[in-house]
Amino acid sequence: MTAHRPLLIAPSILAADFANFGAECAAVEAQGADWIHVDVMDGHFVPNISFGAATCAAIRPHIKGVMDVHLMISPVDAYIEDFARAGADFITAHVEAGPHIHRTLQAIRASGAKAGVALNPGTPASAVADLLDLADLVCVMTVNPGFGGQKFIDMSAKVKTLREMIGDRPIHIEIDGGVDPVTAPIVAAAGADVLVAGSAVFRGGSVSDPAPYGTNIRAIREAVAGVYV
Ligand SMILES: O=C(CO)[C@H](O)[C@H](O)COP(=O)(O)O
Repeated sequence: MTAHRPLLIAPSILAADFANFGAECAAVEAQGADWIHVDVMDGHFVPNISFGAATCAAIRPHIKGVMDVHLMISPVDAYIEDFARAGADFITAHVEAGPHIHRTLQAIRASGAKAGVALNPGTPASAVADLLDLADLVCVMTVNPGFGGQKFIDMSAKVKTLREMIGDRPIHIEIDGGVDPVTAPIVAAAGADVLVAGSAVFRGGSVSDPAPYGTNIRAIREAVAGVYV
């Protein structure tokens, strides 16, 4: 990993107050978040339902920076335009979500968003080998998707393989699931540069007392400082 690529922390609002998303996004950005990660779940591809494009559009004005939308839905293609119109900067689809991920990534880029491709823990790095020219981000799931607050599954070998496959291409490697100050160094050392963290960022704070968000984000940054170079 090269020093010109900063380590980015992307709090997942799955762990925020659902009745207060706009204020939560603004609060966590003010406390040092780099991106806001938005988890869309359909109760079909994953066994949980979160929210959809209308919610993304509603929170967009409260986010100054990057809105990173993770689609845990199947099928995907019919909904890409909705999320692009909602203001997503990145739209990530799962390689497992359908037979035509190549077409999906093309459609995401055509919508004006940057394209991400996500891999479940059971899916090898080789699944994206023929997709890298169409991807701006590879999301490595370190939990089985569907719920926040799950135990981290070590995918550092997959991250190292992906980093070698990616080489000098400007493609982010994002880690999603169970990231905290203990697990973050494992994946940062392997070559990840975007860390999604829900529970580990939002715990202990609230919109009326957001300082813990900053403390939690700094704790992750400090934990990786010695290994991310
Ligand atoms: O995509 C997700 C679940 O499918 C969440 O983004 C992820 O689990 C982050 O939450 P936590 O940091 O609490 O594990």
